[in-house]
Amino acid sequence: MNQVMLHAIRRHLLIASAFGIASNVLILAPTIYLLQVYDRVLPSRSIETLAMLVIFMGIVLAMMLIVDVVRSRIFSDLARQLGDRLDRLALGARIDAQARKTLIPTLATPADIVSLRSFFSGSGITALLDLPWLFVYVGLVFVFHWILGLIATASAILLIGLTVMNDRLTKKRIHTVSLRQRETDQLYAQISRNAEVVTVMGMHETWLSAWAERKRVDVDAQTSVADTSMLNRNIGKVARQAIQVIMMAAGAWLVINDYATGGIMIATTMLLGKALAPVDQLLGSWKQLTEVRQAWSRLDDLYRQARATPTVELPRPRGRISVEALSFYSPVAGRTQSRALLSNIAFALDAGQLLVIVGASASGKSTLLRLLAGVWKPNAGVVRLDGADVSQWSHESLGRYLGYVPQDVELFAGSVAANIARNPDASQHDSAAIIRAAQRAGVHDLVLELPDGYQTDIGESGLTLSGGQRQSIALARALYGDPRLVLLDEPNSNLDADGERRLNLALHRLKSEGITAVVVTHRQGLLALADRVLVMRAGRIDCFGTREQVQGWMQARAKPTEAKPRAASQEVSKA
Ligand SMILES: Nc1ncnc2c1ncn2[C@@H]1O[C@H](COP(=O)(O)OP(=O)(O)OP(=O)(O)O)[C@@H](O)[C@H]1O
Repeated sequence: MNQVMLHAIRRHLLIASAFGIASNVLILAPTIYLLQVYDRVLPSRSIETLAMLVIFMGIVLAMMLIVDVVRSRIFSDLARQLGDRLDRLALGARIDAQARKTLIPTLATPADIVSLRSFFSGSGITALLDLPWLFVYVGLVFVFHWILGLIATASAILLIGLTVMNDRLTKKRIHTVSLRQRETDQLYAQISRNAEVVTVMGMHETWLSAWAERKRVDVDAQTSVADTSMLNRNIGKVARQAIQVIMMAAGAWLVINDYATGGIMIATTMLLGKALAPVDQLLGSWKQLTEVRQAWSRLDDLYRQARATPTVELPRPRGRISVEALSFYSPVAGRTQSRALLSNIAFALDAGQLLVIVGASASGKSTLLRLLAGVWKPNAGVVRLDGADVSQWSHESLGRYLGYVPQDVELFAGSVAANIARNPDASQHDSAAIIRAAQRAGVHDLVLELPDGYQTDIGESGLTLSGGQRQSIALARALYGDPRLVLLDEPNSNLDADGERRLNLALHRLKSEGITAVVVTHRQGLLALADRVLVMRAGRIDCFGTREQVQGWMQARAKPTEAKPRAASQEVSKA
């Protein structure tokens, strides 16, 4: 087991282990009781001793109940606490990975947390912690008679061997099955997401067949692993019965030859039964245990990363941007195999300036915006906000000063107000701030026209809104609070002429409020507002400067006889 999470739960484990000692000592009482009844009460016919023993057992059983209840409460408390923490970490890591658009097949999922929770709140954990007691019980059998001790040792080795063999046979396959299961779940989500296209273009049957085939292969693989586990479990069950038979026979032989009493014969058989119970139980739930071990290792990685998260609090920025020698490689493949999506990008913006980025499709405009937002980390170079590398900010604090409208706008299910306020909890909404953001974005009237105004429920991902309405609300969300830097990726792609006018006004307002803005666009209309224009070409800056400089350069390029203008980097130094 890895160390980080184990360290976090050590207090619970220590207390539970102390109760485990009590439980395992108390569980010896029925054996002692049996021994006494057989070897003392029956030969002496003493009802008094029997009564004493029954009272003793009554007290012990009551204590056993208390100890076992407390022990399982400790574990259920541990399952709750650990689960709560991991739920947050897992969603946080998923958000990070999705935002960076990187595929991490080994990332922990909610299913991992469910399996860890059910392990800690079920009987698996107690069986695991009781396992070392096997050696104590086998040692006790030796105290009664060495022959019985040897049989007990051989039995323990046999069952543990069976467990190890089961692990060897199934571990890899369980891992593969669980990875495939994740991919199948992703396919399911992908088909659901594309429901409209699938329906309209008649791809129903194609995807249903692809899905059914995948599912069939998954189920076959799962069944095969389950069959192997079940076979081993059944062998284990029969082996345990056979061990009891052999133990009893050996005990009887010892009794016949006067080497032991009848009490010893039954007590040792009972003791061995208890000693092997956890092994039997673990063998029976080995598939679950393997899944828990794999979930544990993924969750432990989350724990480790969470401890490394930076928490530096920087003062409110003014919005000055400087980008220095920025290069970025595809986040999917490793740097060595992948091409550069951005190369040697450098420019600077003063606080309150408006930069418009233009360029052909796939030239790297959105990629640059993501690097400015700090979602993707550059492979070389740095993006500075007021002189500080954006990666020095935690997303939590940077987010307070950052507004972002992505190219594909996604809204949350809930009210317009909740979306603008960036918070699903209505009790924390500041109406004045929500209206201020909507007014800043010029969408206040548009929201009032919706059926329930700011309280309109926009449905799953804002599906009840038009593309233009979604973009308008996303703009208001970006301008909520106290943004110092606003990044807009084609915020006008779905807007009509009115919408575009509103956007122009909003950008004017940002300039007058001294808020820095970077806008990616394919439309020329926004250029009129730009303090700086950046033209991207194949991941590089083709040209950067004031609107007039860039327009002059464009015109010059259109006339091949004229002298070639200054390179972008020279413009940067001027800017
Ligand atoms: N998550 C990703 N992983 C790998 N490559 C990516 C990823 N996202 C984008 N790219 C690649 O980066 C390059 C630049 O894409 P980007 O989205 O930045 O272009 P763009 O200029 O914004 O294009 P458009 O105007 O069409 O939106 C493209 O070649 C694209 O294939």
